[in-house]
Amino acid sequence: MFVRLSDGNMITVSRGELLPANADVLDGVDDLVELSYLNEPSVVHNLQCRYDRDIIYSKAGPVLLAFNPFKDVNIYGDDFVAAYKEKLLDNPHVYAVADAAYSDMMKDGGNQAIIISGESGSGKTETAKFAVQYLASVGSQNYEMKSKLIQSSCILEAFGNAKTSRNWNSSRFVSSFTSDLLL
Ligand SMILES: Nc1ncnc2c1ncn2[C@@H]1O[C@H](COP(=O)(O)OP(=O)(O)OP(=O)(O)O)[C@@H](O)[C@H]1O
Repeated sequence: MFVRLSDGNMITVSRGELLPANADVLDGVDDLVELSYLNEPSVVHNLQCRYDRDIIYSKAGPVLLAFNPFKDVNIYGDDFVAAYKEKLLDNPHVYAVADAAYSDMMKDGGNQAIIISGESGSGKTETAKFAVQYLASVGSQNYEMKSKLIQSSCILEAFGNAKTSRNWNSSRFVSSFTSDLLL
């Protein structure tokens, strides 16, 4: 069979090497479980389509997938916090994860954990900061307390961060308790 690649080149492959694509999905789906054919190329294609449009968050069932945009994608801040808090937005976002944890804690009174995992430079520390920013905003009406909590992260960073070949702001020491496991 002849297959035309996205760069225009034609290659010959045997039918057995082909995997089904999701022809009905053009712009990508929020949650990978919505794909009819869940194979590696379909997953990568879906995530690539979204990343190309600066949609850095997707879901795989209950797990949030976050891609480092290495630029400002304008999806954070007070307006977005309010929108997720009021449930005006429900697309995948670290604010939605923090909101779910906060809501479950308030409903059941049980401790919650958000585990953030990824290779060096993938964005764990930034993601943890956005989650703390959200929790501080919904959990405290006290502006001074909120800003102190958010500002404390740079003090922790000052003790534990170092520049590495992959990340100017790598947090090997601090990540064990702030980045990777957030209350
Ligand atoms: N959501 C984001 N939006 C914009 N830029 C981001 C985002 N996440 C990460 N970055 C950029 O990527 C850089 C590296 O991210 P970060 O320090 O969070 O990685 P890390 O996974 O904690 O790395 P390490 O394991 O080395 O500590 C950040 O300094 C920032 O420039």
